[in-house]
Amino acid sequence: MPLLEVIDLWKSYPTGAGGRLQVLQGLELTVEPGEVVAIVGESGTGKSTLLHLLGALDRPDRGEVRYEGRNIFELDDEALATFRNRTIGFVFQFHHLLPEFTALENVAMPALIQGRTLREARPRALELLKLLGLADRADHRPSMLSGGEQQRVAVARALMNRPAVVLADEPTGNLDVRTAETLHHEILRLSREVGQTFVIATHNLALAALADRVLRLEQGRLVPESIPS
Ligand SMILES: Nc1ncnc2c1ncn2[C@@H]1O[C@H](COP(=O)(O)OP(=O)(O)OP(=O)(O)O)[C@@H](O)[C@H]1O
Repeated sequence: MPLLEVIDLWKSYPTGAGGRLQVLQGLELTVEPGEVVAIVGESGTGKSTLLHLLGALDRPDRGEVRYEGRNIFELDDEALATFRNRTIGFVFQFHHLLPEFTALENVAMPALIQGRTLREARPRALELLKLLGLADRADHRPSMLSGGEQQRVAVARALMNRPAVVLADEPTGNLDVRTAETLHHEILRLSREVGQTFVIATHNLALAALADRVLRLEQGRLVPESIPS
């Protein structure tokens, strides 16, 4: 069974003029466990909209998003919040780290939200910081970290609860080329080492080229794309 299956997904937004902007139009997608799927497409085609729906941060006009066969939009709000915290890891362009907490506490946050103590969460959070080359930054607050380090903390945080899938929206968009490249390879290494599934929306063709599969969002649907390497 695929890990993730999107069936006939439609999403529109109201426009100022009283009409509706049709963004996703019968979109279909299947993602197998351990796959890294990159989604490219021009600005405004709906990549963020799609990731929000895949992460149950928003609801579609119609259609299904199934994780291991279960349509998440059939869950009530409480079950959906639990599902989101357990099953999905999010990485956004601007990492949204909490400034008053250390790197370690930020990484541990998804476990703390689930009711675990920092003491319980600490070993896993440290292991993830180590995996991302940040073991010696555990006690630093975000303001004491570089942009690339902050983004790596955000990746570590996304992995904290061993999510079934990490949804990354332009994860290296705010980084310089070299830092971005390092992070691209780290994401790929993680996917290989721990079999982590990623769905990554990006304009960065170097990142997309590393994915197992590249899809282009065009006129509300996904079409296969080949990126010259
Ligand atoms: N909450 C909203 N209300 C109204 N329109 C919206 C809303 N969110 C997004 N849109 C519109 O929907 C379209 C798709 O937006 P989206 O952010 O998903 O595109 P994107 O492909 O991620 O773009 P980018 O590559 O620039 O980040 C855009 O035209 C945007 O203006």
